[in-house]
Amino acid sequence: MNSVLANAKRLVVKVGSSLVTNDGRGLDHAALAQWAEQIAKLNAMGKEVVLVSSGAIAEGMQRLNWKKRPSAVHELQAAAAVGQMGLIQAYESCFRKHDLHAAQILLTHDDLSDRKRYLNALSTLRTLLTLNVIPIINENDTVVTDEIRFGDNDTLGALVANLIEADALVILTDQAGLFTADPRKDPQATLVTEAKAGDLQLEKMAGGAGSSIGRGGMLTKILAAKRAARSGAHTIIVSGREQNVLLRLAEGEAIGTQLMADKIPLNARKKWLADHLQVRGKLVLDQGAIHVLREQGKSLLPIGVQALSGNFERGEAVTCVDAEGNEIARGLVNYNATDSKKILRHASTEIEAILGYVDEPELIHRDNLVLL
Ligand SMILES: Nc1ncnc2c1ncn2[C@@H]1O[C@H](COP(=O)(O)OP(=O)(O)O)[C@@H](O)[C@H]1O
Ligand SMILES: N[C@@H](CCC(=O)OP(=O)(O)O)C(=O)O
Repeated sequence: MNSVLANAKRLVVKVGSSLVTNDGRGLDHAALAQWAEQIAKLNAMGKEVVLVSSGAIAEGMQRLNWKKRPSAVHELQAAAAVGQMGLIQAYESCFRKHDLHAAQILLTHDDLSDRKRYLNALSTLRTLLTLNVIPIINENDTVVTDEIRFGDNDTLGALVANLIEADALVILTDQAGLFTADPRKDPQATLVTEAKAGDLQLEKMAGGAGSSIGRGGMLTKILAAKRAARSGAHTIIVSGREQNVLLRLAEGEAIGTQLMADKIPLNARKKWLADHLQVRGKLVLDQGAIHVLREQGKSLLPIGVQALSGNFERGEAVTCVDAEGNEIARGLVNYNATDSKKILRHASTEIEAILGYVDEPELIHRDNLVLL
């Protein structure tokens, strides 16, 4: 068995609170430095890495000298606000040593379920990766309320893997991987080296968090693997304390637990687009646009759109038809109906002069477009 990381081009690495904060004793700067060094090397190998890091609350508690995790949401939020500063400063200085910029992204569930914000998050992440910046994501703990909390960063890691269509999600934790039972409670438990993501047997093996620092425990990691697999990402659950763990995985060494996505649906999001979207408007494409969409897999530019109807917002789904009304494609549009109308038949370079701003040069990016 080889590690799937060997062939992964885009990956999400998630590190849990207990690892980041040395089991709540304070930020483990040496560990952060090691992960940053490895991520910098992966970056140099041409891999795109997004880091999802927990630890804000645990670090905030440490800084505020709170011994016990509070249960009041406003206190947790205050701790997170204090701790996130330390967390991001620490990462920033680690990546600086490797001449890499880091970027802080704080997300709530709403950001990924609302289509407009989803597109914004995706565009920003895509841009950061193009700029060779390492995005560091955490939940926006200070504004979330109970109902909209991801709750644990395993779920957040999986949602980010879905968002950017990552090839792999690596969950670094304080155990060697998934065991047949919680190793803290059952010394006979053995390591599961490989399984299918979504296998129900795994959910029975997984227990809750082993410490008061982490939130999710193993169950949220197993569920995260199931979720990540929906967009074709494989998941590896492995100890973040293992020497050079990310580099060894990237060299193909099988370490920890590898949970395989069934098959790689080349374009899971496109399938989702095709199946689930309520169409809010219609774009009539010219022959040239239809040709490049079909033959060259290109994005739809405003210049190729002859007319439009409907009242859609940025991020909503529209159908693309030919002059006879035959449906060619569906996709998520980058400009609302009023602005789209103003820029259709125009070159993308003219968008700024016409609208006074530019979101994207495309009307629909090819990643958000499905041909029918
Ligand atoms: N089957 C299992 N295999 C491994 N660990 C398990 C299992 N069931 C429960 N756990 C517990 O899950 C913990 C890891 O989850 P958690 O504390 O939330 O860490 P993190 O902060 O890395 O997300 C382990 O320390 C372990 O005690
Ligand atoms: N957003 C929270 C992380 C939530 C959490 O504890 O997650 P995890 O340790 O990954 O199970 C924080 O930064 O403290």
